[in-house]
Amino acid sequence: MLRAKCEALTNKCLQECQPKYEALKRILAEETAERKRFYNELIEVRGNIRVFCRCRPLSPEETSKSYNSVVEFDPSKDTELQITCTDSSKKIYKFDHVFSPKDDQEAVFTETLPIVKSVMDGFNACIFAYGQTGTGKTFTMEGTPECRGVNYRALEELFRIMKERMVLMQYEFSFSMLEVYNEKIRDLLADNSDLNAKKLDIKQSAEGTQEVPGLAEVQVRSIDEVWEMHKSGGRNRSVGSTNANELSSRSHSLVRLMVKAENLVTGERSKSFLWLVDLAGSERAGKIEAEGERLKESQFINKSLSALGDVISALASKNSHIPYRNSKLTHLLQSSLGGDCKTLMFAQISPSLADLGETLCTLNFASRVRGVEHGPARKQPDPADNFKLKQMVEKLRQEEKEVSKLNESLQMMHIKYASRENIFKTLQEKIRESEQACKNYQQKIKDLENQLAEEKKGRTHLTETNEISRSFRPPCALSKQRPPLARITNRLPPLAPPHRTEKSSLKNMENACSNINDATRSFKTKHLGRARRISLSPVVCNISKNRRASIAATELETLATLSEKHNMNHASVTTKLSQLRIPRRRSVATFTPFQETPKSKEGKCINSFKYPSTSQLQSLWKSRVPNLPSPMQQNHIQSRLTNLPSPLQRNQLFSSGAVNSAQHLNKLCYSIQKRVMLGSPAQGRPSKILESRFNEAALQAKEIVGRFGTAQRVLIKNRRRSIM
Ligand SMILES: Nc1ncnc2c1ncn2[C@@H]1O[C@H](COP(=O)(O)OP(=O)(O)OP(=O)(O)O)[C@@H](O)[C@H]1O
Repeated sequence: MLRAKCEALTNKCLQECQPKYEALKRILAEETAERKRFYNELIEVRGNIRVFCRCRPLSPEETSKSYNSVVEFDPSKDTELQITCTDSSKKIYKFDHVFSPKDDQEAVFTETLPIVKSVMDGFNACIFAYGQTGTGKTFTMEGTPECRGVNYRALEELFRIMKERMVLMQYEFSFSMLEVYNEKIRDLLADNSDLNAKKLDIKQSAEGTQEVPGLAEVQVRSIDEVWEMHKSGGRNRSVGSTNANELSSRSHSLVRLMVKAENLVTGERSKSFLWLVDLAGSERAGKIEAEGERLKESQFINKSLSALGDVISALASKNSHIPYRNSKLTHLLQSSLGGDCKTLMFAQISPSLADLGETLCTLNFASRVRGVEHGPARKQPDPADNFKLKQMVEKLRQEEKEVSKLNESLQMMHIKYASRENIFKTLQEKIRESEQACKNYQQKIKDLENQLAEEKKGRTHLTETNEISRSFRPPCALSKQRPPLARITNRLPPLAPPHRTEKSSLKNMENACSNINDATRSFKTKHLGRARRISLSPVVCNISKNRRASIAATELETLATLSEKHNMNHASVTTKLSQLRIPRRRSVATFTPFQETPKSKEGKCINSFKYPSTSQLQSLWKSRVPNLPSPMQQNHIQSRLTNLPSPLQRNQLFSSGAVNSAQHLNKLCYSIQKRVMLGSPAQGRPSKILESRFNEAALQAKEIVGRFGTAQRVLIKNRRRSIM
């Protein structure tokens, strides 16, 4: 019962705590990530060479000899140590971290972990231990089965991270192990590796890294697998017994782990290396009493360590030339010491007073290394991706070229556009000037028109004083009643609708009208194809029956003019009239009614105009046909015409009625004009007497009309042609 209650309570607690646990886990992950980010930033700020100092404890032998420790540590300051020299002076050394003899392997690795992790993020990393022989370099890097060193822990951590990130990332590890013994590179993983194994050399790869062609690279999938290989390689390492160390490392041991990573989400790939280097111990040959082979080994070891010191000095001094190739060790670590990887150095020291000199040497060297600055570490993309990147770069360059070309063409377009805009503005300016000039001309025309109107008014006043001119109205004056020559048409108008007739007495006239229409059609058929300048008349239209009477009267007016000129009396005129057939009534087609058409008192046209009797016609003739001007009058007219400045003013003169003879002349012209419009009559030619008289009058008119311009002359010519 109690147990059941306990289980229920436990389950309840678990259920309650589970969400909190998950939340805390999430927070922890976030905090860890944040810490990692800050730590990496810190490393980059400090520079990517970090120096840790580790002091081993006094060995049992040293304790037995009562050697005192010359190294002092301040627990509150994990970056400083103090050395008590033989003269009791103290020297303080500062490093990124200082590990006292009390610090165990785990504490050391905890500080090393971020650099190890950075390998999984695509950075190259190099961790190496430097120090006098027997100071614990191998202990720090490899450790013992009970106290694993950095190598094991680092490899273990990498596999752990691989498992942790396997959802997002795919990793591939390749393990290599080599040593530099007496300036020779030996593959510790190679079969039958011995001193007579094939010679390996260092080559620079296309990516600028140092490669050892022929070096065994074994793909590993677990920490056990890789550690077995590590142990196997360690067994092949050259070790020997010295006075300082029973199992002294006589070579520089280098473990390399290649990490290939691929982001499964983004596809981003990287290839990075982790170097774990256990250097051979620096030693003084005299102290270790080396002889023979050990002495030779010591010389090579010291030479390579001296080369390492030179490289560090050059890097610290920022020399242009760094002597990496002075030894195999520095050549192999070239990219780790001065390149773009993260480097961590363990400066191993002994606390014993007996090793004070070497300790000071190591600390001084470590301090120089710490002062080395090189650029920030860079992620190492997979070389396979480099090709793609190069292609992308090439493509980008091509696109940049195209963009620059497009920019150039765009600039050209801008320039063209600007020039055309200037042209457009210039044209607009010209248009504005033209418009202004046009306005000025229009204003001038208006002024001239006003001036002409004033002149016309003055002349009208003169006309009113002239009784003769008042009694005569020219039938076809070249005035405003008639349009300018430009409006004269050589086209006949469309046929007018048939006139409405009401009175039977006009039936003959209707017949004549229909005949006129027929004649008009025939005329159009015959002559419309040819453009002829034949009329000075106003806009032509169908003639009314009243107009026909007017036309007949006009013919008779001509006769009356002749009769008056030749002193014919009314009786003889009547006789002549009886002989005279109204010519071309059939042909009379389309004339605008005369202004002189008889009008009613109200000013309306007398549409119901009856065909006038002879007496009415005679009175009409008298009223409308003036006497021809005397020779003196003609001379006067000619002199006035000659003095007039322009044809327009001449026309104004005629149209104003100021010149009676000109009115008469216009009348005559109009008669001629009618003839021209009607064409050559096939019948109804006047008698020979009338014809000759008419010719005479026409010739007289020609003399005066000739001054009026080409159109009038053409009319005269046509008239002559029609009469002949
Ligand atoms: N921090 C430590 N704690 C306990 N024992 C240590 C520590 N450092 C070194 N030792 C011991 O000191 C001895 C010498 O260590 P180690 O062989 O690692 O020195 P070394 O620097 O590698 O010498 P060599 O250069 O000759 O190889 C070992 O027996 C090791 O167990």
